[in-house]
Amino acid sequence: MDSFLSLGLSEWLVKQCKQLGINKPTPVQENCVPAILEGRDCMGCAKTGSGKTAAFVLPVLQKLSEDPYGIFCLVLTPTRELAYQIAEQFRVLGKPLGLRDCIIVGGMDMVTQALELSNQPHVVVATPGRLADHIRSSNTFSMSKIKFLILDEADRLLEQGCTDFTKDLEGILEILPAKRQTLLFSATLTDTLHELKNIAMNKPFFWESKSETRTVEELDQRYILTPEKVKDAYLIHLIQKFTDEHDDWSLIIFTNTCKNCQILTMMLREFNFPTISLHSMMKQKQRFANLAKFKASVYKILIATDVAARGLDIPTVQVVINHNTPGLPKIYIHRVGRTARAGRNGVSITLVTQYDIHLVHSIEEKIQTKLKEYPVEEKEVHKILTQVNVTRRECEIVRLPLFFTFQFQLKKNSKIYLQIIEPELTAKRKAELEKIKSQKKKFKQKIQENIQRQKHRQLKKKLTKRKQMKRKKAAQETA
Ligand SMILES: Nc1ncnc2c1ncn2[C@@H]1O[C@H](COP(=O)(O)OP(=O)(O)OP(=O)(O)O)[C@@H](O)[C@H]1O
Repeated sequence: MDSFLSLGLSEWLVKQCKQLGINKPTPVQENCVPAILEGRDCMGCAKTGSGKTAAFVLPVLQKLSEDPYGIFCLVLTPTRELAYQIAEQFRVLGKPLGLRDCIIVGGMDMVTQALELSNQPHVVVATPGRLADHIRSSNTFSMSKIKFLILDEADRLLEQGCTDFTKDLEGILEILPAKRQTLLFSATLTDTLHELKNIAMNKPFFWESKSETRTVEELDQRYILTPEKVKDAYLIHLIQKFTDEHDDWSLIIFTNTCKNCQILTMMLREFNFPTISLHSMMKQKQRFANLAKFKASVYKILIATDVAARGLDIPTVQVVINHNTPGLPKIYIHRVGRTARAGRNGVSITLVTQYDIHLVHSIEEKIQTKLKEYPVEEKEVHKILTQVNVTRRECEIVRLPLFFTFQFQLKKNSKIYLQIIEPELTAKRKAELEKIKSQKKKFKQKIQENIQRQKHRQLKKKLTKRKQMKRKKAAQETA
């Protein structure tokens, strides 16, 4: 089967696909679209960048065109940025239908959202927390007639990680009709299969891409073994190398905390790399603005926490660097999946310290692929080591606290501020500042002493010269 028409989609939809360069169905689309059109629940597990979004958007649009009403479909997704991306796919592919969509995510104005919900959009794309808030606080919309519930990144929505969606999901499921189609998609669906089967109720069609590996062949997966203290120098070296060699490449660097994300961004900017960040402590508008600038290649380097690990589809991303080795193989799979999408090539490099070797082993076991060592010229890294470490220290103790106080208008003793800066860092900062001050003082003293000594020497020289001249003159006179 090599055309969308033969999957049961209408001509207008196939035409829309063509306009987006979507000509031939990918395996996940080829298998899931007919099952969804038949009215079955569906669970689709396919590698990152393999077109899972269109695999659910297309059949929903087909069904919507046959019987258009609002609210027809609800899509839930774990991150706000992903919600906008999915809504965009619905909007572009559903343009001939005059599709009305509505995005319900945290960090944006609730009143505007409530108004949009009450206008009965065809499709609602939401993050669970904010939608649950709307369900609790307003009765101006109804989801009792929805035909489709879609859980994108379904395993993330159902796992009890640092953001636990399960309570909000329960609240949402309560207001949805039992008679509906439920569609679940993710690149790592099988890990939470049991919980997912409880949500998809009428004997779901289950499809998983048959492949021994969990990552795509086009991805060149590398690692660099580095002591913790030299990690940043390797990072700077890598970025320098990639930006020197390929001026059209974009890079995503993943790190584990918002604080680290901010420090690395400041550090890279000190080295004049066009860098922008994305993490959950930023204001939502800033998050969207930064992502838009990165997508438009205004900034070529994005430093992000795992808030950007799933789903984001940015074709220019050629390199993913893991500044920390992910603790879970599935996080690794999603992070490196931000490159080598839709058949394109890409490189991922994971910085591995002596403490992370066991994590690499479990990643390799899960993805059924051995990471290869990335060759680095150690000499080049050592050349920049001191400069990199001094810059990081400066960012940590001076720039970061300033950034959080001014950018977020946090009071210096507020809980959130202390959470970011950490008490021991505040003490460390004080001690370091004292040290720098006294070093500066000593340095100044030394310079002063040197100048004095030099002046003294010059004066002495002058005096001796004068004495010699006098003596010479006296000698001439007596002669
Ligand atoms: N049939 C197709 N032919 C060519 N390109 C396609 C096809 N279907 C989707 N694409 C494109 O492939 C890219 C990746 O698709 P998508 O974002 O849906 O991947 P995904 O499987 O959801 O990945 P992830 O697991 O990372 O979320 C998108 O840019 C999309 O437009």
